Amino acid sequence: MTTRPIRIAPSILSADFARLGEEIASIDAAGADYIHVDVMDGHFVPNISFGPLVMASVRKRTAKPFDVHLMIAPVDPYVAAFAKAGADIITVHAEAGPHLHRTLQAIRAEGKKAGVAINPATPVSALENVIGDIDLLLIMSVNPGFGGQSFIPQSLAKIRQAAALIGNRPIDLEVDGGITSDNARDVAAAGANVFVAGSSVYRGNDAATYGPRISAIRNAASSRLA
Ligand SMILES: O=C(CO)[C@H](O)[C@H](O)COP(=O)(O)O
Ligand SMILES: [Fe+2]
Repeated sequence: MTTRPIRIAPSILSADFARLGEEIASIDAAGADYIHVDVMDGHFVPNISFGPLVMASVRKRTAKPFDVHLMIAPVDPYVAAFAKAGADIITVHAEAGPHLHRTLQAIRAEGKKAGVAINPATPVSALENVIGDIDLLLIMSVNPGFGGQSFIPQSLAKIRQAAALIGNRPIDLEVDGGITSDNARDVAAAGANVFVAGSSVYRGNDAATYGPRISAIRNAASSRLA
């Protein structure tokens, strides 16, 4: 079982984009630990969100770390742009290119934390040779591209495998897709410590609900120790 601190990372993919800066300030005030920023290119995934210009513009609305999930291929040409736009953690997909080790080095050369994500069909063993080169390992618990999908139950076994691969290394184990206060305890018990939550925080886009929802996920995840 992990002793890494529980962190809640609301995904702004489900924010009201017409009020994006305000929506980010609201989750900051509501207790978010990270701001999860989903970048989609309409090529690696079948949806398009936004790029570094939008990210740089809203960066000034919070001092919380920007946890940037790049669902783009190729990714190497854009690492510097997202670093400059204010990313703190840059996570790339293992499936997005043939030179993952080079990409991770490029992220660290920008002075940023390097993360790797794997899709539901990709085995954890694909990361055995880069585990010493990352700061965050992201298990996708839905197929990337859209918010509001259901958590894939098989992800729990992958989280346990990822936790074993990480061992005592200071690497965040993040889970993204379909996280709710109903499944956060099981996800935490499997070994995850960073919980991405888009629709379960932003649903309805009423800022008054964000604090209680973030707390509910945090309390459920923390109850793994109970
Ligand atoms: O990377 C993502 C989708 O590709 C999102 O971060 C994820 O889907 C969050 O949304 P939800 O919590 O609604 O599943
Ligand atoms: Fe994401």
